[in-house]
Amino acid sequence: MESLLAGAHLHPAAFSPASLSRCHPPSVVVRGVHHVGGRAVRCAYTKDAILYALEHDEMFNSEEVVQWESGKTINTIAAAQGIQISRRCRPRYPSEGSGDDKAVPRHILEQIRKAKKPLMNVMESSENAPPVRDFIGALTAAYGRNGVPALIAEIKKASPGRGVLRENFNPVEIAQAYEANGAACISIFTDEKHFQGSFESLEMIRNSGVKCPLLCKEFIIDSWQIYYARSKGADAILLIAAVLPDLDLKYMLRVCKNLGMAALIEVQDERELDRVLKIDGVELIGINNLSLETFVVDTSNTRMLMEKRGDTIRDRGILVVGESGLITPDDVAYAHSAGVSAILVGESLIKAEDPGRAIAGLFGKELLH
Ligand SMILES: O=P(O)(O)OC[C@@H](O)[C@@H](O)c1c[nH]c2ccccc12
Repeated sequence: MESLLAGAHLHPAAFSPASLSRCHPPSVVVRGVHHVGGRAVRCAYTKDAILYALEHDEMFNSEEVVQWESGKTINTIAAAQGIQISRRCRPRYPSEGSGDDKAVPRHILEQIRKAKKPLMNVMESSENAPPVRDFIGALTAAYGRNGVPALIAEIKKASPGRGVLRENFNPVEIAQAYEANGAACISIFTDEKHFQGSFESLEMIRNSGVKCPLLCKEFIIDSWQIYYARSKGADAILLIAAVLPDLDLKYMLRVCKNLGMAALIEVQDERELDRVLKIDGVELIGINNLSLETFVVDTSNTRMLMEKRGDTIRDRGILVVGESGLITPDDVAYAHSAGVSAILVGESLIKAEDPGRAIAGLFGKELLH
């Protein structure tokens, strides 16, 4: 008997915005029997996914529906994909219940809390934002101009592992200095709690006349954050495979494409890289030399993963960004020889007396821009 879910297609007739608007917050799964094209289909989707499908009449892969339809929780699905970092803090002891006051974060990324604005409001704001710029195109052009990996120069005041990196911190001045010294793109931490970043910095840099495309460095766990980043002028966002299960990566990648934004999908190990390589439409992968578990940096991580999957990556035309721990021209040459076309560098630049001039020190030469 053909599965009820085969080729499940969420059709606008299946859901009405009115019924959804009375629904739970976006993160709650809407479960039940829905009538699609006259057939009863049992499925479970997040409200966001349904809203997106309503707008775009998207076909949902029936395998993904089975994943949800099996009634597994998002954390169960995540654990099956090797994801250790929970999207929500888990209770210290099950007996204590799962109220937020009882939850005990086991990792800084589990402490990411987002103030919620209604999704519809944020979606509308994103439509009125400054036009999106070509993040991947800027990286490719810079690589062609200089013959070395394009630079994504990062703006962060502090980090969990290192504390405050720069006391005299003016994000707009730093961004202008990065751009004047050859950065192809700029990464801006917007997470406040652990990196002392802000969306105000992102917005000020975007409105300052800086032309480099901007990466919003936020820990994305919900698609409304993507719309919110766009509404503040971001041209690209970071999706961390260590936090997001495959279904979320696919969905959020689709949201980015719909907004014209680039998605830098970040991996740390072979298992995450293999998961990401199974996803259609991936154009940009970041290999992080920094372990999000131990905060230890190992620059050979990029080389090791490129040796294992470089052929597949090149066949797919995916652009790879080497991330973290890059300080000297030798580090840049090592990353370049591993096969990356871009690098993401923060600490060694932001700590310098003149972050802009530090770029020539990093590459051992002036960059054309
Ligand atoms: O400051 P560094 O070592 O040059 O690293 C920059 C960037 O790669 C790093 O900030 C980063 C990339 N992805 C992350 C995820 C979480 C925390 C930090 C990061």
